[in-house]
Amino acid sequence: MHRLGLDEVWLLVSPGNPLKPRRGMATLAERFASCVALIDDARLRPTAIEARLHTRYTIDTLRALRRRFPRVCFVWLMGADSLESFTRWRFWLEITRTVPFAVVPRPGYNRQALASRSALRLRPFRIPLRSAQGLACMAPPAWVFLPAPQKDISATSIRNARRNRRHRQKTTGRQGRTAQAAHDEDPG
Ligand SMILES: Nc1ncnc2c1ncn2[C@@H]1O[C@H](COP(=O)(O)OP(=O)(O)OP(=O)(O)O)[C@@H](O)[C@H]1O
Ligand SMILES: O=C(O)c1ccc[n+]([C@@H]2O[C@H](COP(=O)([O-])O)[C@@H](O)[C@H]2O)c1
Repeated sequence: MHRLGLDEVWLLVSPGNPLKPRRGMATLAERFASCVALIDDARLRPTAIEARLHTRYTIDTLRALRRRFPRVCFVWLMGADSLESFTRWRFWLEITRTVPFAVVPRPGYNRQALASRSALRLRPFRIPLRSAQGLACMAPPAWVFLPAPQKDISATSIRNARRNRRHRQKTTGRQGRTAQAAHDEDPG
């Protein structure tokens, strides 16, 4: 937020990424509540606006946001993994012509992302870090790669950890009941 000179960051809790299976995914309400619980800065705003706008694809969300907030200068924020897969997004070039965007690094993806087809195609529009403060006001296409501290976490690993914890709790619960049953049969 500071380095891009943004007033706020909206955390879009997605009704469902079009490229991802829904299996194992918490409900929108649960994911929204998790997001709210993480926030300790009023300028970070969790929003489920894609559900209200009935948009699923980013291009539709951005067009709708621009219609609804014509005076706001939006910047699309995404991780390096998204830059790498960007060419698979619906109308990805149109996205880059709709709003400027910034890419934050993610362990294991940065080199491939910067060498990806999308990065090469968009190379003429990449701005230097020293101009990042002005990105929001630039005419798209314009983008920046923002060096930042990196964290090797993913939604998939969080989902897996949660599933394993639940599995362990269930197994422990079953073992507890088995011991109780044995005690009931032979209390002595
Ligand atoms: N560890 C991370 N570092 C940088 N960016 C991230 C990181 N995790 C997620 N992002 C970015 O946050 C946005 C939302 O990602 P999402 O919530 O789908 O998490 P994910 O870990 O990519 O999901 P999954 O593991 O299911 O593929 C994307 O733009 C993604 O690039
Ligand atoms: O519009 C698309 O085609 C598209 C394809 C993949 C991802 N997105 C959006 O990118 C955001 C993060 O996606 P992901 O892959 O990290 O879950 C989320 O808002 C998705 O809806 C959008």
